[in-house]
Amino acid sequence: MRKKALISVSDKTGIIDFAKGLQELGFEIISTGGTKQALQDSGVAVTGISDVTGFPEILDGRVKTLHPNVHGALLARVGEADHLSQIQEHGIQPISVVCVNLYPFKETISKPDVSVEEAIENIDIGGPSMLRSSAKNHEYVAAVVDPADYNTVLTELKETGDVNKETKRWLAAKVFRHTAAYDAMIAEYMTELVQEEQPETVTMTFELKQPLRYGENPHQKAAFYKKPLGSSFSIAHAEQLHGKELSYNNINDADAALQIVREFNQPAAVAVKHSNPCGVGTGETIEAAFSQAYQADPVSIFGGIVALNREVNRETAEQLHEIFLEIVIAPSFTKEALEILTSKKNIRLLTVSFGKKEKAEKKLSSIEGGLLIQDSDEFGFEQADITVPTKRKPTEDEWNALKLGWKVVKHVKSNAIVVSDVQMTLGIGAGQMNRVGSARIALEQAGEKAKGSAMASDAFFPMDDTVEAAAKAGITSIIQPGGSIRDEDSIKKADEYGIAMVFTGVRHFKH
Ligand SMILES: NC(=O)c1ncn([C@@H]2O[C@H](COP(=O)(O)O)[C@@H](O)[C@H]2O)c1NC=O
Repeated sequence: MRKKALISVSDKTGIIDFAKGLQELGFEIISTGGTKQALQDSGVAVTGISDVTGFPEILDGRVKTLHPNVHGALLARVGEADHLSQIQEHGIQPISVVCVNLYPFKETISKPDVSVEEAIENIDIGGPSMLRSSAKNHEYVAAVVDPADYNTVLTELKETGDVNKETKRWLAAKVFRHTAAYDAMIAEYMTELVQEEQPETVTMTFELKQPLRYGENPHQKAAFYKKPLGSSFSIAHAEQLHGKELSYNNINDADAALQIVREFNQPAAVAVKHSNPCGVGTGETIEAAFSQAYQADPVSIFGGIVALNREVNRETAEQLHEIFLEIVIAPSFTKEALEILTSKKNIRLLTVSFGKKEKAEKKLSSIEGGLLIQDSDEFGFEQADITVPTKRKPTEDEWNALKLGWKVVKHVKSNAIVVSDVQMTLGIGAGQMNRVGSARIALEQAGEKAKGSAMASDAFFPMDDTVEAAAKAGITSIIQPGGSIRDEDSIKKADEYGIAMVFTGVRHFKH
C-alpha cells in the first residue's frame, strides 16, 4: 500500500516543491479543493478529498475533511493490531504525513472595517481538527504546520524513509502551540465582540519577536514576544536603523520613554533611566526640547534612553552625539542626523510611528502564580475634574508648569513627585516609600530652580509635610489628586504660604 500524505493549505508558500518531494518518495497526495487545483496545475498527481470521504465538499467548504475516513486515518495507532483491524474493517487507509495551514483569521480581522461575517467565515474548523488529530497521534503521523519545516521533513524521509520520532514530537508540540494561538486569537476577537469584561479564563497569544541575550541580569534567560495585532505605534513595531541589538532593559526603558513623549503635542524630548524619566523638555523646536531635557538632569541622562516626538535633525543630533546614550527613538532622522549619530558604533537608533493609538491595550503584570490585568492609565488632564481649593488660583504660567508636571508624574514610579516649570522638569523623585521622601529628592535636585516652580504629586498628601517642604523650597503651585481625610491641613498650609493648589480628583499610581 502506498504511503499517504494529506495536504490542505491556505498559505501555498513552498507547497509545490514539498508535494513534488513527497511524490518522488512514493507518497500518494490527497488534497482539498483549492490545494488540489494548485498542485495539479504544477503537475503533481492528486487524489481529491471526496474520493477518500466518499462525500462532496459541502456548505461552502465548511465541511470537507471532517469525516471518519480522514480522522480514522490520522488517529489510528497503526502499530497496534486492534486499531489496524478496525480501520481495515471500515476501509480506512492510514495517512502518515499531514500538511495543513489554516484560514488566515489574523490577516482577516486586521483588515480595516472587516465584517463579523467575514471574520467568522475565516475561522478554520477542519484544518485545526486534522492538525490536532495528527499531532495527538504523532507516534505515527508527522503533522506539519509551518512551511519552514518542509525541508526537514523531506530530508528525514529521504534519509531514513520516515520522519524521526523526536522530530514528530517536536512538530506535534509546534502544532499544538499553533492551534492554541489560533484559537486564542479567535477567543480574544469574540470576547471583545460580546464585550465580556472579565472572562472566566484569559487566553492570549504572543509571537516571538526576537530572542534576547539575557534578561534584566545576565544570569536570566529572556526573549521578546509581541502581540500579533498589537499597536503599531510601539517599541514592538519599531524599526532599528543602527546599533547593537536591543537588550531586555533597553526594551523596557524604550517603552517607558515612548509612553511619556507621547503625552506631548509640542516638540518634546524625554530621557529615561531604569524606566523612570530623568529629564523631560519641551520647546519651539526639537533641538530646544532636547536641550531642556538634557539640562533637566545632565548627570542621570548618561547611558540613558532618549525619545523625541519630532524628526531628529542635524542640530539635535549634534547635541545627542555629545553624550553617551544607549538608544535614541524618534519618528525619523534626517540624513545628516544619521551620519552624525551612526559614527558611534553602538548607539541604537529606532524609528517608531507617531500616529494616534488604535486602541488602548490592557496592562499585564505577572506575579508568582498569577497575572494582573488592568486598563492602561489613559486618563489625561483634560478629562480631570479640576478644582482649586486654595485662596490663590494659579497664574497662566503656573497652569502650564502644572500641566507639564502632571503629564510626567503619571509615568514616574510611585511615590512620585515632579518639580517643573513651563518647559521642563527640574527635579524628579521616584519610587520612595513615603511621599515626602520623593518630594525631598525632587526639590533637592531642582535646587534654586524650585523657586517659583510647580510641584506635581501622583497621589494625595496624607499630611501637610510635603506642602511645607515644597513651600520652604520656593514652590508656588502644586497639583495633586486631593481626597485625603487631611486635605484641609494641606490646603491650610498652602494658603499660609500663598501657594496655588490644584486638585485633579484622579491619581496616577504606577508600580
Ligand atoms: N471544513 C473542513 O473540513 C476543512 N478541511 C480543511 N480546511 C481548510 O481548508 C484550507 C484549504 O482549502 P483549499 O484546499 O480548498 O484551498 C486549509 O486552510 C484547511 O485548514 C477546512 N476548512 C475549514 O474548516
